[in-house]
Amino acid sequence: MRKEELRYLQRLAELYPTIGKASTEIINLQSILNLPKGTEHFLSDLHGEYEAFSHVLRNGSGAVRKKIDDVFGHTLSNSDKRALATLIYYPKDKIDVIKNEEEDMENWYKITLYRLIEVCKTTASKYTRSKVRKALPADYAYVIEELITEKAEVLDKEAYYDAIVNTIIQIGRAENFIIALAELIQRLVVDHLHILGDIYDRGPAPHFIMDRLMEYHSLDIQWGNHDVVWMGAAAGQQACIATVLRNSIRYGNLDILEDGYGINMLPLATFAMEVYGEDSCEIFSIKGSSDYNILEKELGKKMHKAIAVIQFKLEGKLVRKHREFQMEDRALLHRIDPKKGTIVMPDGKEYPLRDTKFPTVDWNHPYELTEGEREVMDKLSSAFRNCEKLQRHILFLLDKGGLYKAYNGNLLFHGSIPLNEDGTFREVQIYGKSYKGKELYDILEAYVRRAYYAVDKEEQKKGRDIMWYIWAAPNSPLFGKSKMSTFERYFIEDPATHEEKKNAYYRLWEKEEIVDQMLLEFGLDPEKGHIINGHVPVHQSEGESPVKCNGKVIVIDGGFCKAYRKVTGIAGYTLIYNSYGLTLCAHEPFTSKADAIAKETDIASNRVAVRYTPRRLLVGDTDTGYALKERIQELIQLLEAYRKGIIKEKSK
Ligand SMILES: O=P(O)(O)OC[C@H]1O[C@](O)(COP(=O)(O)O)[C@@H](O)[C@@H]1O
Ligand SMILES: [Mn+2]
Repeated sequence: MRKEELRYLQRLAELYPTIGKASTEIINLQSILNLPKGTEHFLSDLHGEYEAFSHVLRNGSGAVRKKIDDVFGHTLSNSDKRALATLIYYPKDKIDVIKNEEEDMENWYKITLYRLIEVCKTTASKYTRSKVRKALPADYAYVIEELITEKAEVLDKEAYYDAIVNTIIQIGRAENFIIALAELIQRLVVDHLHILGDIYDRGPAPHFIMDRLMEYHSLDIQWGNHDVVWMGAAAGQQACIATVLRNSIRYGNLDILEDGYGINMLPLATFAMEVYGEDSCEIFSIKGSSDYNILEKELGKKMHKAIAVIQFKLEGKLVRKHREFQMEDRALLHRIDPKKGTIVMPDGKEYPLRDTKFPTVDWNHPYELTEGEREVMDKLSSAFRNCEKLQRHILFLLDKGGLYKAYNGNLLFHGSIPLNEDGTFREVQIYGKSYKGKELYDILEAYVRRAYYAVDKEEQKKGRDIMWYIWAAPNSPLFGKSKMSTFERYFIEDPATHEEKKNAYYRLWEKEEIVDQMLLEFGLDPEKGHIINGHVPVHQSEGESPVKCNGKVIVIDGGFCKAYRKVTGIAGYTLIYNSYGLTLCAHEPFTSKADAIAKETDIASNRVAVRYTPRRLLVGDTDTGYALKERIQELIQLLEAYRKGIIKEKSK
């Protein structure tokens, strides 16, 4: 035996000091390998839609309802099943409704507790006792374990359960207990959650999504371009801050910053009034502002224009500071002819501008901020960097997230892998060195982390600037389009200038040899693996399918984002990967939580694609399973070492 091996076994022997302990562990691990694989749940492009997100999380994309069907089959009516499902999703709110309607609450508690216990038993049966135990709410851990474990020795099981249930009701704990059981079912139905990015922007409550994710039992996050621009803002990168603000103002979502994160908008509002007071700022209207009063609308437009101009200045400066970003075409202000009111675009074509008033632009130095603009940005930078709640959310993204994830044989990322037209990986220059494929992903992620953790100030700055690059660069795997035509969409009428051409990935994803090569690049088996991504809304209403390459690539951006529903025609795709295989669900729009509770409406979900595995998948087939098998091998070696007398047992 090699020295290192012996040293390793000696360390293992500290954990399993006897033949008995090592053997028990082998048996335990072996039995876990034979349990069914836990359910993975994939969501993407949530875009601040907290209510819809929260509902899909509660119903496990239909997994809760499926369990109810499995347990009760034809023995419960459809309406009873619906009522039970609603109770599991929203236990507290639903009980409040029932209390007003039901005459015999005691009877309702009894029936409901039995039903919930049955659903709980089935959901828990696929996990080890110890895993279930960890999921149990502390107050009721012991009783729930009693109720959901089959008792072979108890002769009159019914009487035994009856006694427990009656006591729960008599001591006035039924309501609490129902809530605990419902939450336990929600938790057990999904073992692990994947969020494929774009939690932030457009919708009203990304901060609530973040709070909810922070309490979720097991998850990973693949950052989306919209998340990275918020991360950049939180690190104080000013072009990112301006972008985050512009997006929030454009969608009438300043409350997220003001109330959600406590970031003061007064400096920007005052500045906008001072500079654009007389300007109608027509092209800077606010989406969804129908419930704004006239003053709010006017102020909103002025703030929108003020921050947009600041953004274009900061971006122009940034791309000139980093020529290697190769984004000179995003520096546009110097191309404006203020006298003619036109702009000559990088392709040489001249266009009239839809707004020609630029009171803060010095045409000799068009990218310099005025003193007023600088003051606003300095205050905002400090507000973003010192916002404790935002920093907490971003640290959580850093902790649970990354740019990609290889998980149980599948490759998960938000956007794309930059490819050349011939399908080879595109070489991309990052701060003077060339990277492609997985290495490109790795170096970009390393720079993001440096923005937060590097001690070297230069590296920190590079990290901050790279976040803006990840947000908007054509060669960024998270953006992956020829340009972000924000300026053009505000200022130029001609829609041809608005076009953002998607990179070759989005055409070549139908080609099996290219998809295989991408999976291999990330160390995955092309025979078994899938690529799962979000970012580009699937135009289902135009007949586009979320499933590419015969099911090897699955795109799950389907329109949680309300603003994009016109093109998607649905309200989001989600994916479930359980022991039977992969199921892709398309969801109908979610009206509201109030409706879901009062009318017991669920999000109607259609299974649009299913890929069954030839046999039921076990923990042994997963990444955890491989790790457990390795552990078992090591423990077997330890046993041998004990038996050969190479390592001494320690009985105490
Ligand atoms: O429609 P909006 O919110 O103004 O945003 C349009 C911009 O958003 C983007 O689509 C990026 O956002 P997504 O990552 O959600 O696609 C850009 O390509 C485009 O310029
Ligand atoms: Mn995106």
